[in-house]
Amino acid sequence: MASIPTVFTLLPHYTVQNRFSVSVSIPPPKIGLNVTNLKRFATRAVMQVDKAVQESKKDDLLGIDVVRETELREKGFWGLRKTKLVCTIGPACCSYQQLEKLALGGMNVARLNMCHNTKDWHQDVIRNIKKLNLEKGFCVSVMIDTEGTQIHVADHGAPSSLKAEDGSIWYFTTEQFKGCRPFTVQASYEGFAQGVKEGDELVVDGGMTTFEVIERVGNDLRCKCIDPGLILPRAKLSFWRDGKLVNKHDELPTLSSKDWSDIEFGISEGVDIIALSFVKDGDVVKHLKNYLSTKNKFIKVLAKIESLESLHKLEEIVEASDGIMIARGDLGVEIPLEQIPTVQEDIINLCRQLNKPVIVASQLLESMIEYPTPTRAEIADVCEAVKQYADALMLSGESAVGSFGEKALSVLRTASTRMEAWSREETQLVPQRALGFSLSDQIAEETCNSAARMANNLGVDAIFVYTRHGQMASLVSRNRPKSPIFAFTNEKKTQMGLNLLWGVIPVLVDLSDDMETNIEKTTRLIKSQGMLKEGDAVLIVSDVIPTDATRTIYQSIQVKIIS
Ligand SMILES: Nc1ncnc2c1ncn2[C@@H]1O[C@H](COP(=O)(O)OP(=O)(O)O)[C@@H](O)[C@H]1O
Ligand SMILES: C=C(OP(=O)(O)O)C(=O)O
Ligand SMILES: [K+]
Ligand SMILES: [Mg+2]
Repeated sequence: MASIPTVFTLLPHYTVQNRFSVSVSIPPPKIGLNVTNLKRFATRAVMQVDKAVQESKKDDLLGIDVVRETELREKGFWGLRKTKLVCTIGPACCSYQQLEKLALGGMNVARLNMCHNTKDWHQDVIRNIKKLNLEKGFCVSVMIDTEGTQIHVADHGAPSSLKAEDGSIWYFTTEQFKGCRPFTVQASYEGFAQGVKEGDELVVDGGMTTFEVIERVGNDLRCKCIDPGLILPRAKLSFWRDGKLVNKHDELPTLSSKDWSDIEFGISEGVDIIALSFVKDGDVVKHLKNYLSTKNKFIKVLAKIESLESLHKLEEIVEASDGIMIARGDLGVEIPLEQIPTVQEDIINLCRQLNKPVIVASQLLESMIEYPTPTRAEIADVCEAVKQYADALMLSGESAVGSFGEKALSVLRTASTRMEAWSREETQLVPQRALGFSLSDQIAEETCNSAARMANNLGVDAIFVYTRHGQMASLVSRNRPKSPIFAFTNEKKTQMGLNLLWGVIPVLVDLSDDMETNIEKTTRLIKSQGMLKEGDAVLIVSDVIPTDATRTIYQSIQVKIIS
């Protein structure tokens, strides 16, 4: 069981209660409540609650996060949001107080983009998130996102953007220069010009501005602007010939030495998820998962789909990984923008078939970096991703550097809740593909499919699933049932790993080998905290570990009406 957060509420009559509803009554101070007396009183109260917590049976604690708990009390089971929210943390939201606001606003996963800032800065953020979880009862998972190797602008001599006018001549070089050299851009990769021919197009940020290659001069390129626009710091560079992308990723390693050092850092800081940039195939994901199996097998590896190669090997990448991020930012540099919506839908459907969580990322509410309200088109995009049953939506610059990060998060929250309520009436897509190879896997899968169907038909208030590694919870979630899925686990790391999954509320609780005891205890605890009431119907999915020698696999679905 995790350590117990020490957050106390002072109730009337000097009853002191902590988050787990461990209460003690202590006599009121005999003398007036001046500051010194109040301090003494508070110290005594805290000590007494601590003692009561120690004495109360430790296994009677329910680790449900404070945001979900409040949401449940206020809105009931059907008001719980299913789509998960990821926020990129940057200078605009990195303090303890700012992170707390995002956690209160529904952030399920905090993403740290290792492209930016220092390790010390990232370490501070990670520690603050863990502190918030511990002290305030949040359940926010931490994801690091590797830099990966990519050809981008390393330096263009200006603090912000540069304008490229029609017909102007520019040099793209790998040479470092100090200060501003007019019309000169330094590219990040030594071999950026290799294989590039005269007449090729150099496209900046997927079409922000376009150049034609006039001439190769040694390692450099002399180019003419043929579509005027802006060059931003770190803008992405790609080459096109006869309307097709010139593939340069093959030359670049997926995991650079910096990425490995960032991964080591992530392991030592106890992150929950590692997202890999520019994944080309399943091998690199398998390689990292293999490596992690010796270090911390609970860390999830997400593959980012953001290059043409990754689309060509989509299925093997999805199979190898623990989840996918549709990184539309870079993907839009490599495929025509109008293909993104259909590619997104295909990836989401494949992930659901293969039972892997999927995040839709980049530019969901881009205009909110500057403005306090989204565009209608952005809302439509968010709602479409929710309707496609993505597991999670992600904020990038909106939270990292924007002026309205919290507001952007609340837009995601309200739009997804609204869209979920609307599409609940639609017929659910039932996954067709059978996944399990072994009989026990097939049984688990069929049980979860049936459980979800049964829950929908009966209109139960909640689904309870007991899961040690999270597999049963994800198999239920894959069916996108109408009721929320409470996943009870006794493993903190499993709880943190379940945070990305659609509709799953991970709850930490001490589980015994006896399922009946587990079911009795969890319903009693949830009820005692006012989250379940008489007459509520709960569908329970459990497996029973056989104690006899018959090797029978027991898996059961039962419906419990709370009395
Ligand atoms: N840790 C950080 N420190 C400083 N700035 C950051 C950080 N993370 C993100 N940003 C800023 O937020 C923007 C959007 O974030 P993201 O989409 O993750 O990165 P990128 O634009 O590099 O793909 C970045 O361009 C960068 O300006
Ligand atoms: C999420 C993305 O990756 P990054 O922000 O690391 O470029 C993206 O390209 O959309
Ligand atoms: K990155
Ligand atoms: Mg990217």
